[in-house]
Amino acid sequence: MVPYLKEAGKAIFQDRYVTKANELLVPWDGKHASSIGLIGVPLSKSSISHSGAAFAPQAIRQALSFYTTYSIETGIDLADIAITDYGDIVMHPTDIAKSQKRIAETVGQVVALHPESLWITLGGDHSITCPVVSGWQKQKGKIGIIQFDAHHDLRNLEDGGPTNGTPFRRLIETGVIDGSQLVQIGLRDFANSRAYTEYGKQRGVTMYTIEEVYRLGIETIIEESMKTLADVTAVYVSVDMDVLDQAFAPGCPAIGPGGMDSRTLLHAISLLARDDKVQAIDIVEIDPTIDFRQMTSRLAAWVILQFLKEKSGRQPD
Ligand SMILES: N=CN[C@@H](CCC(=O)O)C(=O)O
Ligand SMILES: [Mn+2]
Ligand SMILES: [Mn+2]
Repeated sequence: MVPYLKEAGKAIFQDRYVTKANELLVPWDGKHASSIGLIGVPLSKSSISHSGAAFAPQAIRQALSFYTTYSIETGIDLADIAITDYGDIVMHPTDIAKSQKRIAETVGQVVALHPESLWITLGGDHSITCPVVSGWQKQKGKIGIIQFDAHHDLRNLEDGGPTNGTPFRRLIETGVIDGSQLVQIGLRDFANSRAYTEYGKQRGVTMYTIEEVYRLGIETIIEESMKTLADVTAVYVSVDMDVLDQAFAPGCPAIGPGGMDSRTLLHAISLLARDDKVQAIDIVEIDPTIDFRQMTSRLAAWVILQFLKEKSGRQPD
């Protein structure tokens, strides 16, 4: 026995009174599952801009280690919560359509095994939301989606097919949702086209620009959004990290100024997660290869913790 030798990468400082958030992840054993599931979807070949978002699931998991499990704001500690980590879906090396089919099938299968679980999906580029929602929706009936994004992602399918610019158009046109079941929050100037704003309006999509977020306040917008989705049975939240200003999320392919600040996004996630109808969340569009000091992955990890803090069922002190 050589007492000061440890497995490679494990010789790190440990404080006996601290639990790190990555310790909440428990690999799925194929049988048992907690009430919270996490799955990685490493697909970014479908991105219309150069993207290494396929590396994001691991980067976000790793970024959980930057956080403790204790919320000083509420007194809630998540230390005894288990997140079942289902691992990553194996992508086809070249065939995007095949990869997306695998995503819908795999999500459908795991959600069918544990339909009551809350689901956290780590993308990948935004194209993954279409197959993930398609798989998840099968167990849920009439669903609503709240999308945080600078972009509509309602592009036509003729020009590029199932890219990160088309997931919500595909969900509407394949009948998984009606446009009235989609709320978009954080849309920005000079990042969209009139044709897609018009398409969204015709289909009954509810849209909030970033100016409206700051004029009306995020609390009003979340309240209105949940009222808009009053007749759905479950709500899926899709967080495209490029909704954030480039100062807060440098690791997105489509960064830009004039976006949301991180506290507003975190507050929005808290407000949403308090509602029992909100049962799934994805985080997409982080490319760790262009991130700066893991800033964007760190924020994604906090989004997960913010979601869990509200879903823990614990009461604040
Ligand atoms: N989900 C992102 N969609 C944006 C940005 C795409 C990109 O540049 O990769 C869009 O379609 O414009
Ligand atoms: Mn976007
Ligand atoms: Mn998007």
